[in-house]
Amino acid sequence: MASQAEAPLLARRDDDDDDDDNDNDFDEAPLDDDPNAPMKDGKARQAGRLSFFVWLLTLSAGISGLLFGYDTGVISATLVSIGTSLSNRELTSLDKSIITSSTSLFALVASPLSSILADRLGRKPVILVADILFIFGAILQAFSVSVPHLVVGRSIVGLAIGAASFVTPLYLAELAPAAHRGMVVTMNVLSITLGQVVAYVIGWAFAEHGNQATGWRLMVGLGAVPAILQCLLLFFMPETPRWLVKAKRSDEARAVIQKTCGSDPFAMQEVDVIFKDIEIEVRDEEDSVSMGNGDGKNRYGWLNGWRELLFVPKNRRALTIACLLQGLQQLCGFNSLMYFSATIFLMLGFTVPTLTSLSVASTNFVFTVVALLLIDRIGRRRILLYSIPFMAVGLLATALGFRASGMLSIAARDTELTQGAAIFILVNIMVYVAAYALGLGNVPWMQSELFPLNVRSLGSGLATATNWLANFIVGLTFLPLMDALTASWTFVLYGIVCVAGWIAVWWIYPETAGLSLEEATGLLEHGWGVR
Ligand SMILES: O[C@H]1[C@H](O)[C@@H](O)[C@H](O)[C@@H](O)[C@H]1O
Repeated sequence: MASQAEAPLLARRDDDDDDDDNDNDFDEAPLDDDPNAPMKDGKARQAGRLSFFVWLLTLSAGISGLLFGYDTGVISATLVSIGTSLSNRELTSLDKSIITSSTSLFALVASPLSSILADRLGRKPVILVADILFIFGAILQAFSVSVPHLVVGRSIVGLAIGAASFVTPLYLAELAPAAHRGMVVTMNVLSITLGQVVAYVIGWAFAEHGNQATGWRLMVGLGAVPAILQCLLLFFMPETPRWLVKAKRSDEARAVIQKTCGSDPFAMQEVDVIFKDIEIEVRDEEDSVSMGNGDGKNRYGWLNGWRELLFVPKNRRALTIACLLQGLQQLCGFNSLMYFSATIFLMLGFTVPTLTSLSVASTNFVFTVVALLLIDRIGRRRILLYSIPFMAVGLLATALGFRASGMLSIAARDTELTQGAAIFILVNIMVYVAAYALGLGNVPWMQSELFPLNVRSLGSGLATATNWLANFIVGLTFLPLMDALTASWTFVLYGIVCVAGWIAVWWIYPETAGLSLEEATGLLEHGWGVR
């Protein structure tokens, strides 16, 4: 069923009925200039300026991103500052691995669980639960007396990160006007990267000037402050209109849509259209659930979501794409730089490695700002197809740099590298990071726009879990790979992942920029939707 506003778009989609029709055309004209581009239809909607209300919501919700970034970034400085202040001994490599990986492991557990909560209670309560966990985890870490105690604190923060990383992009995507959705979701990624920069700066400042024994406690404890602030802001943040309609609170939903559209007279006309689109989608969902339940008294009603996600072809396609992008975001190896760049730069002979690794975090931040400005104009698919090749080139050149200089592994730390080789490697790492930040760093977080409302939460939860599983694998295997394969082959391996990922994106990821959520999910109805 389609609203009038959707009709032309759906009609055009029906022409593209063939499941295997992969008429991939990478040389498409820019979305802005192409009269037939799908964006055009959605662009007519809410194309005005972003309302002040949406800005405020984006900043308030973005605090979750800040916490995600801060808590993942702060660990690298924490590990080098703890010294003997826990359990009265130096940390072993095993301690370090467990402390680091416990966070991603628990984030992996939390994301699918919080998707169930987000459907039952709403998106906002999940943000609240995440904040409480962030506060509790920060306090536990700051007062740790032993390694296991710190691991418990890191695990609780992991639960918080898992919940926040799933719910914030979902919350923002469901509130943002279609024409600006990419930018709004990327603002959250910008907060993550800012959190990482702040963590690195604080880590470096404490390492250089702070009190070793207590400094790290302050660093991890600081994470509680933004979480407390967000708890207060939550009083003023609304629930998303999509969830409200589903919960039969239509008046509230309409009021929220009105606020997000702003006072622009053109946007005001859109309120009804948006509201009706959401209503239609919710009604369709209820119809399909009651058909699936027969008499509606199915004891295994909770299985419906899984059945819908895995057996309805368009949902299965959405899940495949979302998991592919999230897996690729991590398996391309970016976070091995985030977690271990100080180790790599030490190996390259840089005198202040923590400062050099700050350059990784800052490049990531700066190019996320660029992505923010480009994403809704260029489109998600296109920005990935343009940026991933630069990642591969950066990685392969880094590998060559290691090879040519004879620097084979971390154990070879004493090998004298020429300054030229070290700089060559640093520059290529920067190229890789910049290209990552432009595309893969943010596009996978637009995952919720691929799923229809009935499976949006579950699908996004599973895709987020894929992200954390891959993050866990990369964090755990990077150092052993450097030793087993040599530094250059490790980077070649990440380069191969990028090339394979580029092919997969070209093959199955359609453009969703500018489409309303209801339109975007319709793209996968009859195949991969790639034009
Ligand atoms: O989108 C974010 C961002 O790119 C971060 O810098 C990275 O550390 C995260 O793993 C990723 O999910």
